[in-house]
Formats: sequence, C-alpha cells, structure tokens
Amino acid sequence: MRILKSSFAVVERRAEHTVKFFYSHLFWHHPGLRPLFPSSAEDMERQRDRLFAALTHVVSHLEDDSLLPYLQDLGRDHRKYLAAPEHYAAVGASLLAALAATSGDAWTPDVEKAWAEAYRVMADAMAAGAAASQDPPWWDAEVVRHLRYGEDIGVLTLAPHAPLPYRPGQYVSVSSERVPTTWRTYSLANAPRPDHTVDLHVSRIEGGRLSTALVREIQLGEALRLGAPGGRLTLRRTDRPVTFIAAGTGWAPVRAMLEELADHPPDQDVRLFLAARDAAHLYDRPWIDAYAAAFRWLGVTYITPAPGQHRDQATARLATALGNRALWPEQDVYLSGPPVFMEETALLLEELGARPDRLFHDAVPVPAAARGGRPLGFGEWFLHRPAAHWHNPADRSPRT
Ligand SMILES: NC(=O)C1=CN([C@@H]2O[C@H](COP(=O)(O)OP(=O)(O)OC[C@H]3O[C@@H](n4cnc5c(N)ncnc54)[C@H](O)[C@@H]3O)[C@@H](O)[C@H]2O)C=CC1
Repeated sequence: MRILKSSFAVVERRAEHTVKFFYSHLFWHHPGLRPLFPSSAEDMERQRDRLFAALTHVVSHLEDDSLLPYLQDLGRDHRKYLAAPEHYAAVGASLLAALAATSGDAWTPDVEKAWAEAYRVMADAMAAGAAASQDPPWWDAEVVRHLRYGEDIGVLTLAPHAPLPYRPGQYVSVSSERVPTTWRTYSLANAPRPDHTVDLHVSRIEGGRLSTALVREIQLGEALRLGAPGGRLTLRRTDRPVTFIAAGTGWAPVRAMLEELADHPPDQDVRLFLAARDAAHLYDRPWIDAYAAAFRWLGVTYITPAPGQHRDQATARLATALGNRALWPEQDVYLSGPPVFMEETALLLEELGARPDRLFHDAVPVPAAARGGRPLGFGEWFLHRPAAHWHNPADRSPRT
C-alpha cells in the first residue's frame, strides 16, 4: 500500500498527462471502444476527471472498509456503459502503460507489480459487483409528465420499464438519445410511489446540452435511460432534530426525504431552509406550504436575495439565518445544492458547531471555473481539499 500511495503521489502531480495518455493508449489499441465514450471534447474532459476521481478514491481509501462496496457499486453501475469483461483487461493494460509513462524513473518492477495487483483486485471487485446485481443494467423510463417553470426549470415524471429500487435522497445518472453517451446525475425528487414513477427536477445550465434538452425539448412518450441509483444523502432515523438546507434544484432530494418523513412522522422538529435565486425559482413553494400547514413537525424558511442582488446573495442571507439558529451540535443536517454553495455552507456549519459526522451531503465536485483556478477536476475533490502542491506551483515544496 505504501508503494501505491507514494507512486500515486508522483503520478498525481501530472494527472492530466496520465489520463490523456491512458485514453490515447486505450483508443489506439482498441478503436472499437471509442464509441462507448463521449464524443464531444467537453464530455471527454469530464470523463477524464471521472477516471482520475475513481483512481484517487481507490488510492485514498486503500485501508478503508468502504472500498469494496464502492468498487462493487461502480461495477454494477458500469453495466449501463455496456462494459464487458474484456474491456477490463484492455483498461488495465492502458492504465499500467499510462502510469509507467508518467512515472519515469519511479516506475520500478516493484511498483509495476503493486499496481498490477491493485488493478486486478479493483477489476475483480467491479466484475463481482456487476455479476451479483439482480437489477437490470439500466432502466428505460418514459416521460409521462413534463412541467416547466419559467425558461429554465423542468420537472419530469418518468415511468421506468421496471421498478427502480432506491432510497429517498438518492440520485440516478440520466442519458437521452438526444445527446448520446452523455450522462448527468439528477436526484430523484419523490419517495417511492405505488406506480413506480419518479420525478426529476432539472435546472437548465447555459450551454448544457442535456439539461437544455430535458427542460425545453423533450416530449411526452420519449424514453430516457437511467443508471443504478446511488448516493448517501439518505435519512438517518435518529431522535435528533433535523435541519434540511437546500438551494435551487438541490431541493429535489430533500423533497423525497420529506415525503419519507411524512409517511412515518418524526417525533422531533424538522426545519427546512430553502434558498433560491429569486421568488420565481421557489417553484415548489405551494407544495411546501401545504406540507408545512399539514405537518406540525415541519418549519420552513425561504431565502432569496434582496431585490436587485445577485443570486449568490441568498447564500449570505442564509448564513445569517443559520447563525441565528442555536444547538447546531445536536442536529442532523442534510445539505444539497450547487457545489460552491455546499462547500461554503458546510464550512459555516462547522464553524457554528455542527458536527461533521452529523452533516450529510453528496460529494459534489466544485467546478474549476467557480474556484477561479485552473481546471482541477473531480480527483481533487475526493482528496478533500488536499495540499495545494499540484495546482499551485508557488505552494510546492522546494525541490531538494
Ligand atoms: N444532492 C445534491 O447535492 C444535489 C445538488 N444539486 C445541484 O444543485 C444545483 C442547482 O442548480 P440551480 O437550481 O440552477 O441553482 P441556482 O444557480 O439557481 O442557485 C440557487 C442558490 O444557490 C446558491 N448559490 C449558487 N451558486 C452559488 C455560488 N457560486 N456561491 C454561493 N452560493 C451559490 C445561491 O443561494 C442561489 O440563490 C446544481 O448544481 C445541481 O447539480 C441538485 C440536486 C441534488
């Protein structure tokens, strides 16, 4: 393990090069695999990030019991990409070639042996996860209802061809024939229903092809493809008070969890803070108000920016509201929304005394543009704000 970690530290500094080498090697030797990957340069960039995120996750969790289930889930989910056993061998060969090419002199026979063994364990766990799953490799789901709020928000109701097993708060990856080989994750916005339909809340991203298609173009009767549900933003049933903090369509998983709570009403108080860029974007407000009126355990605070202010000002106002609330150490807190919002709010909550082990959110990468730095990608997020040595040369320790 020590060998892998120190070898990975070398490669990580040249992450972009490693990943580019990997895909060039893979597609050169196995051109038949190219169509399984995104065709646009932008999506291929994301794909590179994902690969490195997965590798980073594996190396940083080598001693962790959660690694095996993570890999099994990954394997189960990869069936939607039509990943077959021979692909795992091809990927392994290209990965070793890429690691060797970036490691230079650090690539010794012992290092090579350690990586080959680690990859074998990873691939076996993924294959075992895929083989053990009773679920279909993906779900085709028909659009049976489509609501639009303003220009940029769509709520889609989908009827999957087979029941989709999930827990409220989880998300699925979604793909459409309109934008082939592109997958984006969206939270499921309802607790499971008897008719098995699920809702997705989609906020259109400027220039985002799938979100634009889902909000503005999709027609009733059209099919979307869904991957296996995932994510750990699910209700922990405790007797502690609960606070949900959501922004924008980050509201979706919270709505699903509230529906779950309504089915088994809690004894403790539940408070929802919902931030939106303006009043029109509080698109579910009638539903929330009806819930708050029906259930005494639920209290709601809506937060929007002051008139004429930028959307991010809602986050500053939210910070004030959160600061006025007491007893953070006692609370279970669920957080969902745009990546920068989540990062800022999580830090604030910790300052206010919320306990990190009672703070639940999905791991969402903060896009480079939002940080103002050069593109970094998912890998860094998984390392959880690591030492800045590979993106800020000024911080790099002096070479000896
Ligand atoms: N499980 C999760 O964590 C989920 C996360 N999401 C994410 O939530 C986001 C929703 O997007 P929209 O509805 O378009 O939100 P939006 O862009 O309308 O933003 C809503 C509010 O979030 C805050 N915010 C947004 N960007 C910020 C920034 N850079 N700094 C500080 N505060 C900021 C502001 O208070 C803003 O009013 C997407 O990024 C989506 O991926 C969505 C569903 C579930």
